[in-house]
Amino acid sequence: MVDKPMSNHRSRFPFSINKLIFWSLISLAVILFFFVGSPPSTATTTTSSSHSRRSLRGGPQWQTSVIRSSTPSNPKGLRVLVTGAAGFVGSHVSVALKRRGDGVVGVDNFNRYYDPSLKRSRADLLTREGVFVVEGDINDSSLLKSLFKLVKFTHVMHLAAQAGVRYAMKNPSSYIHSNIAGFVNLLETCKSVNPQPAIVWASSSSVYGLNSKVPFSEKDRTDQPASLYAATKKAGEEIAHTYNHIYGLSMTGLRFFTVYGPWGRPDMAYFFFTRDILKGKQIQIFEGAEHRSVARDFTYIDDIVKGCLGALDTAEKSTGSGGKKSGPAQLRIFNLGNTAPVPVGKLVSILEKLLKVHAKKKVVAMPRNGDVPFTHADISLAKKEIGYKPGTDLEKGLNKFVTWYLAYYSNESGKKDRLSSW
Ligand SMILES: O=C(O)[C@H]1O[C@H](OP(=O)(O)OP(=O)(O)OC[C@H]2O[C@@H](n3ccc(=O)[nH]c3=O)[C@H](O)[C@@H]2O)[C@H](O)[C@@H](O)[C@H]1O
Repeated sequence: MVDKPMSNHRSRFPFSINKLIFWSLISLAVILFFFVGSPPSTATTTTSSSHSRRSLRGGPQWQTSVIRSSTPSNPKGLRVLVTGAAGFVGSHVSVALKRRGDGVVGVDNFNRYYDPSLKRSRADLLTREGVFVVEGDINDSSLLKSLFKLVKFTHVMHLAAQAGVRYAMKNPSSYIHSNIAGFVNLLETCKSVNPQPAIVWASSSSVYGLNSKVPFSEKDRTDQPASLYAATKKAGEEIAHTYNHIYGLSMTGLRFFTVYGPWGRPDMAYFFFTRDILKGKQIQIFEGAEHRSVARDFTYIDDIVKGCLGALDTAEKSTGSGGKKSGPAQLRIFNLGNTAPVPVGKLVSILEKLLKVHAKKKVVAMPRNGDVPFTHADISLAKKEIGYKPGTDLEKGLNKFVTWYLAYYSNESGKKDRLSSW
């Protein structure tokens, strides 16, 4: 290839007023494109109902939103940073805290593990409740630092996680990213700030793995995880111990047992069974060895929320400051279950009754993909220490879920409007 002589280029654009105007317009277009047209990489979406309001992270409008949202309306209220605030449990807990007068700021990365529009709808409701949700990842140290620089959070309710037992075989690294790296990143920030917040976080019933002693007690062994999800939650419990031991962080882990309810997760069986039954699509009911039914200690969301608030209210202060421990700090683990395991077949028959549709069922052997045959919580410790007392049975809870589901996925705007309240 032969280079063309420079003079050729010059001759095409002889110096003139036209050339000056041409290059001025090009420069202006470039400036407009980079500084106005496309949002800067640090821009963060506020969870406005239109999703279109944007405020520059760290900018004055953003700072005002964070400070306003974190200020308790009750003088004795907590200042809580809720991670995973647009998630199922996170959104319910955030609303409950805000309504009783606590200050709440949410963080959520709005990832695509399941339909992000459902997360956006939850976040819209949080906006209406006065909870500001920052769009960002718990692995982003500078974001966490800027939040703690603005607000002296008294507590962190850490609910951001990669959930789902079976998905861990499809995307193992997402579990490491959120449940291990993200958790460590959050604790690194929390241990360094002054004052250190108390941390309450979501562990899982899945840590009991292949444990066969029932009901599952916090004293039972948890060293036989059946899924990578369970292994990362168990690792989280060990990581919590380390940060408590070295830095004096007050740590409370909550082992949730198959939480369900309105605004739930579409990847969970009760949710997609409902969808598939209504569509007339076949559903698979897993069964264990020797045709034994598979059962879960399904726990209703409102009961879980009460458990989370009980844990926050009884959490003692962390003892360290600026990365140094000055004495032993509280370290707790509680089961939050319903103490009433129900076979999956029974769950399906309740849904059939509520939906008034006969399900197309196929019973299949439980695949070896991380599932465990049953779960059953002993909740006596949570009852004694944090006043946890679940009050919703599966039939009552599923009734509330189905009512929400039909309204949310209905095209009738009248029904949708009723969802504007939580
Ligand atoms: O307690 C937890 O810590 C976990 O709870 C939840 O896991 P699980 O208890 O496994 O719930 P979920 O998937 O709804 O399956 C329910 C039942 O349906 C059975 N199941 C499932 C799928 C199917 O097609 N057929 C079927 O019978 C299946 O065998 C099971 O018996 C959370 O997802 C998880 O993130 C974590 O929080």
